[in-house]
Amino acid sequence: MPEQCDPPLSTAGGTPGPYDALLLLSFGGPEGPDDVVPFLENVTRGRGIPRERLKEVGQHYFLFGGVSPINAQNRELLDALRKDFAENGLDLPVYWGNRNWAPYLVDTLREMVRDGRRRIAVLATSAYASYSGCRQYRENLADALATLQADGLPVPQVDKLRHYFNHPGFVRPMVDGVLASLAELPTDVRDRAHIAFTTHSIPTAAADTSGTPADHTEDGEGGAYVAQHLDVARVIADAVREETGVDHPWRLVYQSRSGAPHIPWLEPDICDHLEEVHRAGVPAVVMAPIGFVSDHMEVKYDLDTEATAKAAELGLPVARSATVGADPRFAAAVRDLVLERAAAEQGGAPARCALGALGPSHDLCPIGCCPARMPRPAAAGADWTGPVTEAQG
Ligand SMILES: CC1=C(CCC(=O)O)c2cc3nc(cc4[nH]c(cc5[nH]c(cc1n2)c(C)c5CCC(=O)O)c(CCC(=O)O)c4C)C(CCC(=O)O)=C3C
Ligand SMILES: [Fe+2]
Repeated sequence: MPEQCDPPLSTAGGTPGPYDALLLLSFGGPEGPDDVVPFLENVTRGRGIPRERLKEVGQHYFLFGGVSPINAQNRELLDALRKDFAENGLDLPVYWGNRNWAPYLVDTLREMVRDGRRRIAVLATSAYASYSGCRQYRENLADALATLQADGLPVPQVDKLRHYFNHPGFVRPMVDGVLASLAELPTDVRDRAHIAFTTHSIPTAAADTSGTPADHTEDGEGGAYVAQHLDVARVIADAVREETGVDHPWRLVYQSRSGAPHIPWLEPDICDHLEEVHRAGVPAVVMAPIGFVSDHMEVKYDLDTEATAKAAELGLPVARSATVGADPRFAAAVRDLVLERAAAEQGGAPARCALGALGPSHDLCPIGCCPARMPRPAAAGADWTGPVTEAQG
């Protein structure tokens, strides 16, 4: 693999610099049947998602006892981070807060400031640029900070760590996952298997405006969101070829589309793609969900249930590769990102690990990065000037 950073952890042995805590910021998910509807209400508040889609998504959760796997996975990741930090002498407490379910972000931030934390590094469980995957997290941070301010609590500085889609600690576990999935396929079709890299579909308009203004596209080409996924897919496919000596054709495809049918979203959908490659005579497919940090509901339902059923119906052997989850290499990557940012905040020029052609992403989202359709305050970017409460504003 072409590398900007080998061995992967250039900053091992550094200090957390200005940071007094790390916040793991995630999506959140229901933990039982009674949570499902209120969770979906939290997620979709003001977003105009059709009722039919919500009922359908509710069913996906009920099929799994109303429990999303995401919270358990975040607890595992927390353990992995704490273990990695302790083993490597990084003295930095790790907290966890979610955008859409308990423990809620605002409650965690309250706890953090009560514990005296004032300068917080934030790791979002979303690796790529996009409104949904980046700015929305920043907007929720802004809302939570405004609540703290309104409550008369100190307002900490929050710094969102850069996108890690191309960090070796994120990419390498996915390479291993694809290799393991290839090994699961029947030997007679294995070498002719295609790889379908999957990610969350988003509206093409959101894709085209993803990333910095320089990354934006105007023609449905998908902006930074698509470019970043393609770059990671290429790195993984190249690494798999190096390892196996076989060139597996691949394509970036999408899953979990929602929204109104007349609004264009990124395509093709994984299920349509499986049909298409099957028709073309492809004998097996590895589905590699590179767009997701862990095996949450989109992976468990849309891939492991729906797409896997579609493949069975077609008689097409498929294997779904592992997400990164709590892989110790990912925990080490998070440590690297904290130390890298700490060094940068202290005026240094740290090495920045990144695979692929795009290079390391920015620390601070510039103005116009992944814009919202309705502009709202977003923390941890160049357009953030601090919380404004009702009373002041
Ligand atoms: C890019 C992206 C990621 C990856 C980045 C990241 O991880 O953040 C992601 C993650 C997730 N999305 C999740 C759940 C949902 N997303 C929804 C709706 C939407 N997601 C969108 C995009 C993304 N979503 C979009 C453009 C919508 C349409 C409405 C809107 O513009 O907001 C809806 C509403 C119903 C529906 O429309 O499907 C639900 C329930 C869960 C939790 C899963 C679990 O419980 O295990 C996770 C991790
Ligand atoms: Fe989503």
